[in-house]
Amino acid sequence: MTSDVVAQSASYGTLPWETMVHGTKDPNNVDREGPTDIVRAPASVEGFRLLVLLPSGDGGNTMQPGEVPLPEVGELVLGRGEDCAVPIGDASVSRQHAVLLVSNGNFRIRDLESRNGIFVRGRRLEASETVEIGPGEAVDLGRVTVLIQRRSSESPRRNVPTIAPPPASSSGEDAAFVVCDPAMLRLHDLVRRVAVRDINVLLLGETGVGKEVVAEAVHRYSRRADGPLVRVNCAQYNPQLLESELFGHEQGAFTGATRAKAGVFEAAQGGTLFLDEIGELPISAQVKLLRVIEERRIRRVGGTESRELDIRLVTATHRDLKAESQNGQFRRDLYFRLSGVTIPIPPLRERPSEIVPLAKMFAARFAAPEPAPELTDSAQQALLGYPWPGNVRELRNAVEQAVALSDGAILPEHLRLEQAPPSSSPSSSSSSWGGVSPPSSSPSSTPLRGQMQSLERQRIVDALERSNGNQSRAAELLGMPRRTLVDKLRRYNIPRPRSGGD
Ligand SMILES: Nc1ncnc2c1ncn2[C@@H]1O[C@H](COP(=O)(O)OP(=O)(O)OP(=O)(O)O)[C@@H](O)[C@H]1O
Repeated sequence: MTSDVVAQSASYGTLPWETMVHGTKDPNNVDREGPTDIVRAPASVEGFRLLVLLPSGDGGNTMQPGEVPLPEVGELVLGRGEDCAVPIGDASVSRQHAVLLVSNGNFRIRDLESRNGIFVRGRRLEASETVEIGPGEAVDLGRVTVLIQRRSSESPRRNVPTIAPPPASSSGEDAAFVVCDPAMLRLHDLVRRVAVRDINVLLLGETGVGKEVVAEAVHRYSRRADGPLVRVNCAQYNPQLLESELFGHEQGAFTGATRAKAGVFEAAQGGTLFLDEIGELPISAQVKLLRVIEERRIRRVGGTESRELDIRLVTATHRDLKAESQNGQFRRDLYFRLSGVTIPIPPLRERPSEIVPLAKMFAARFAAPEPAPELTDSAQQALLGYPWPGNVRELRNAVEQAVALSDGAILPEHLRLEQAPPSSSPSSSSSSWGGVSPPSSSPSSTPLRGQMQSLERQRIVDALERSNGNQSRAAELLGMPRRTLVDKLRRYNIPRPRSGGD
């Protein structure tokens, strides 16, 4: 059952791994369970190691085989030359590119007048310049990324970014994606395990949290990775067009159907179909979808012939589909079919350790081919103090704008966070509880205070959605007394739920 699987995923937290790198080929250190290799750091060995991530053909990274354990004290030359302590097999790396200076857990890297340079925190080092680097910090040598990682099972896993290759992208975005929050690392481990089975996957999360990124990961790690990944946003069509888009139609099926057309189910044959915003599916389409899933056959609108289907279905929504299936807004039998495994993706504000690594990655992406502007400490503080109602997408947009406005260094004002509407999350605007804006008298003497209030309001709205309007349950989820919740509903002008109440 769905809930069992979710609970099971939570227990993965005890796995003795430090980090994972997708799509890697390390013959010494490979979990061979699925078609995509996952490299696990040995859990019991103390010390640090160096990961070398080579650019792969698909625009992502592949880990160079062979682990490089780091000495307690020493100097290691990194370069293309075979005589280097860390030989790196990539043409963008100079024969002697850099030297890594290791001293009891402190690390510095020096440029050896390399042709393509060393980039640390988005800045290209001067020739022969030396800078300090920390474990988990990505350092670029030409097109290659190197990372220092702790090898102890006792080590903290936070702040250890994982750079993964982009899933075979339908969105056309070509950068690696960042995963370093422990919950997200567990989530990706679950994704990998689930992906090798043909089970339907339901992704839950606010807008912009990365549901599509995860859907693409499911596809990429599955045996269907060579097949198509087809994505449809169910919210973008009117009911008739949606059915035709999903199931296809025969010529003359309705006015305007001048020729037969295959639907996305057929287009996804042999691959994965990602139905985004599944909560928006009209009831009539829900009935048809249920039949398709049960029969594993498809019949076009207006057609008589049925075709066999071989697809994996991934669906996503920002709504509480379980609650909606309980109160009749969404078909319960369809909900159970879709939620073979349910994967909730936490909002960005609940994984703050990813904010700065994501921002740096976006800065590098949007600045390319120029070096990324430095993300100043004050800009990092501003990023960390903002609630990100639009999640990773909003962060990406803010950094893209900041890169355009900045001149070598991103400052808080380049991010323009105070101008972003703090409660603009579509999940709140489409919510039954959050439709009313905070009262204009809502105190907001400083941007930070306003942001905190907006974050609190958003959390209350989310909790009410999750608890289907049950205020006691929502208060429990929020960890506050029910009376306090009722006070806050009044203060933030959130309508008190009538149905599902307690
Ligand atoms: N971990 C990540 N690393 C890098 N980029 C990410 C990550 N997560 C999300 N993104 C980027 O953030 C943006 C939003 O992600 P995505 O479209 O997957 O969100 P979503 O939850 O599907 O949004 P919506 O609900 O609006 O469809 C995309 O540009 C995506 O590439």
